Amino acid sequence: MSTLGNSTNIFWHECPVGNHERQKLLNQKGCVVWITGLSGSGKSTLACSLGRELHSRGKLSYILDGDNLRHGLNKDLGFKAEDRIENIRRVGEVAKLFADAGLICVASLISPYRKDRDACRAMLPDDNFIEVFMNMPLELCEKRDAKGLYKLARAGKIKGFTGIDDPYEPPLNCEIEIRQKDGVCPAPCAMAGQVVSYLGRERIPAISMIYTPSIHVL
Ligand SMILES: Nc1ncnc2c1ncn2[C@@H]1O[C@H](COP(=O)(O)OS(=O)(=O)O)[C@@H](OP(=O)(O)O)[C@H]1O
Ligand SMILES: Nc1ncnc2c1ncn2[C@@H]1O[C@H](COP(=O)(O)OP(=O)(O)O)[C@@H](O)[C@H]1O
Repeated sequence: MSTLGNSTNIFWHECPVGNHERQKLLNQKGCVVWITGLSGSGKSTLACSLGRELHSRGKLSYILDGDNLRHGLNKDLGFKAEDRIENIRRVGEVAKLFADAGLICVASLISPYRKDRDACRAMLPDDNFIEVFMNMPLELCEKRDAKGLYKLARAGKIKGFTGIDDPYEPPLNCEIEIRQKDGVCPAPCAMAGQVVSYLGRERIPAISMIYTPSIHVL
């Protein structure tokens, strides 16, 4: 019997088909690839490119995009600190379920606070949480301003915008960092390649592939 959280008198039910059996069925090991970074840093672009690359290699993945989830699961949440904390907590829990189901779950959210990302990491067994930091300068994100939100934030029309008047805490120990080289941002397929390469190198039973920069199925 558990008395964790607000519910009492609740019981955990074991299911007859376990995580290992699902992994065997799918021929992959579930994990969470957590992409964090400023608005406009390329999180969604990487998530989509990575999803496509994994799919082409016969690996089942699913993207949890912050913007998209705020249209449904998290539509009751705004951007004040407590709402962001709850946003990350919920997505962390959902990502954990996807990983348990055997999928490579790609979560792309600003997730500005280190403590919340670390809490999501702590929900999963060791090595199953791969944090990817989109380390792009604010100036680049602001220059891109794909949604025009930085302009509104600078004009004071959006309050509490990450990087402008709300904090972003960069990871201290992320597994993967994506940054500019010689002032140039890697192309989306190269960013995805960096992640796939890591997955292939560090999690050979999970992904069983070595990255080659092409779209062929291994
Ligand atoms: N105040 C403020 N600060 C930051 N971002 C804002 C804000 N208001 C709206 N938006 C838009 O919401 C998207 C971020 O949602 P997330 O769920 O990823 O944010 S968070 O992780 O809870 O901080 C973010 O999407 P991305 O640009 O894809 O990051 C913005 O489009
Ligand atoms: N590697 C890249 N090279 C060039 N442009 C990019 C790259 N990644 C993202 N972009 C562009 O930057 C803008 C913001 O990218 P997006 O993926 O929406 O960022 P985020 O999800 O972090 O807000 C988009 O217009 C996108 O096309």
